Amino acid sequence: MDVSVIKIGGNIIDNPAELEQFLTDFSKIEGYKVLVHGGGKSATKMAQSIGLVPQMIDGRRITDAPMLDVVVMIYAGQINKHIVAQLQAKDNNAIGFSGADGNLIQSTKRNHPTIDYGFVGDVKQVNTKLLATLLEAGVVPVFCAITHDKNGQLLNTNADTIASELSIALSEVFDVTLTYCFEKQGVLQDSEDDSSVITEINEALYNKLKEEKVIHSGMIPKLDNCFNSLSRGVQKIKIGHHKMLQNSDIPHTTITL
Ligand SMILES: Nc1ncnc2c1ncn2[C@@H]1O[C@H](COP(=O)(O)OP(=O)(O)O)[C@@H](O)[C@H]1O
Ligand SMILES: CC(=O)N[C@@H](CCC(=O)OP(=O)(O)O)C(=O)O
Repeated sequence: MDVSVIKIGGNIIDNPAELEQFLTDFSKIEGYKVLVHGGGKSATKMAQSIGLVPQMIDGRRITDAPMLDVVVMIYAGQINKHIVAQLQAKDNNAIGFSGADGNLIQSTKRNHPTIDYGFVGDVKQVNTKLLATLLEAGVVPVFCAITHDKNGQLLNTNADTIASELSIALSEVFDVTLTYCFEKQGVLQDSEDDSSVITEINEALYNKLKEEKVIHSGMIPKLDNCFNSLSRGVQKIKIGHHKMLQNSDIPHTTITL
């Protein structure tokens, strides 16, 4: 059985028209599917509006106690519930989850020798059995970027990594295609030129393009997650604009080992 795991990031979520378009395309995907959403942009805006100073290191948000409250409210509350309601309006039986719900994603607080990331979690374990049962029951699970440590602590976890870890876990049971959707057409030779899509990237090309600074910022952790997922069993990974979900002729990037 095939499963589609789709991740959307903050730039789509922050644009109501784009989000609506994405959800229309997503709702038409047939078969088992899982949606993972970020929302970093909205969390940053909300944090700033109440006087917090957002800080990111290596694509991870430094998350002290007040920031954890903000991300739980924004990711597990505002964004997750709006997406679930919009999918219900499109006749997809969506249920929203954090990793604490049903113990679906357990993580451990990041322990870095020099940087205190605060309440940031690295995924330890996915409750694959419950997730498979939900899919088999016709549920469309919608995950936000919040996990827990099974000792009562919620933890903020990068949404690309959640998509990757869920895909790795599901690939033990299903054939998984993981798709990272964002505002561009794919990994680009020139990040400002949507017609410069690189249609296939393997690890050697990735390292070369990273060195040449063609690939930078948020694309680096995204591709690191992709290679990790492929080497741990995920069958297929694509990066591109959500239009490709309904039209496979739209150029996009396929990741290979
Ligand atoms: N070669 C590249 N092609 C496309 N995007 C790139 C490239 N290099 C860096 N990027 C950046 O990566 C970003 C996507 O990663 P990220 O910020 O994690 O977005 P999201 O969370 O929305 O998926 C793009 O907005 C773009 O600015
Ligand atoms: C620990 C950590 O960095 N968590 C991320 C989770 C949200 C996310 O990944 O959102 P995008 O996909 O929109 O970037 C954050 O708070 O920004």
